[in-house]
Amino acid sequence: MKKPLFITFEGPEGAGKTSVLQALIEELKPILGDDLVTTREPGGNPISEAIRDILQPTEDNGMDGRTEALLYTAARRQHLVEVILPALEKNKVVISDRYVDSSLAYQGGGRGLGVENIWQINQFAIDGLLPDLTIYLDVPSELGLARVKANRQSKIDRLDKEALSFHQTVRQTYLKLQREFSDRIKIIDATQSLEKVIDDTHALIFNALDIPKE
Ligand SMILES: Nc1ncnc2c1ncn2[C@@H]1O[C@H](COP(=O)(O)OP(=O)(O)OP(=O)(O)O)[C@@H](O)[C@H]1O
Ligand SMILES: Cc1cn([C@H]2C[C@H](O)[C@@H](COP(=O)(O)O)O2)c(=O)[nH]c1=O
Repeated sequence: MKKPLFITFEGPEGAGKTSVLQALIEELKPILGDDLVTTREPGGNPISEAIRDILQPTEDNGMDGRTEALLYTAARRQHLVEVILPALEKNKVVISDRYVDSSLAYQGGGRGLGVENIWQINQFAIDGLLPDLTIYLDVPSELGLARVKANRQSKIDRLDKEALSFHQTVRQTYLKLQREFSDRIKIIDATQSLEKVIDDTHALIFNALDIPKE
């Protein structure tokens, strides 16, 4: 099995990251045991979870776009030094729900701050550490938001409530990044049934980890 490996999951709202990750963890845990570390952004440690609370209240809190970009980046830095790097150094497989591509798509694209600007501030934070593999679950914004609204009424946050055009720009930016970095970012059609999305993700991850088919 190839290790260590840093894998990230990306996608617009309602793409199914949480559901797919849950299924994948159930499959991987018996194989990898303690060698599997699953985490999320923003979050994954107390400081970054505290930043998450500031970033994701349910109502608009008047946060400036650049402040938002810097806070996501600061949370990422702490996550990197406290969780991701120590795990990779111990030869563990790290799977993170979101990482730097989220900032490029949401703040660079959706917020209109520019992908290059967001890349610059993130360079300082991530110090060159990019994932080995990124699974991008692609879903049209209307469908993703409808899923979120139908299923997660209690947890709809500030960003979920942005205009449809914001979410459409986030998706278009992800698609552009995927085309540009197609060796690293693999796209999965998340309009398919959840079972098919899980199967497609399973194939990519098991191949990356070099786990033989049963
Ligand atoms: N392929 C799918 N087909 C139908 N429903 C789906 C599919 N994937 C996810 N869902 C449903 O959509 C809702 C949102 O899914 P989930 O929470 O996994 O998405 P997410 O990408 O983690 O969302 P967010 O990033 O906005 O939190 C859930 O109720 C889930 O059951
Ligand atoms: C890391 C990161 C996240 N976001 C946004 C994207 C989502 O709206 C939330 C995270 O919620 P999830 O249910 O855990 O997916 O935060 C962002 O705008 N920029 C980022 O860098």
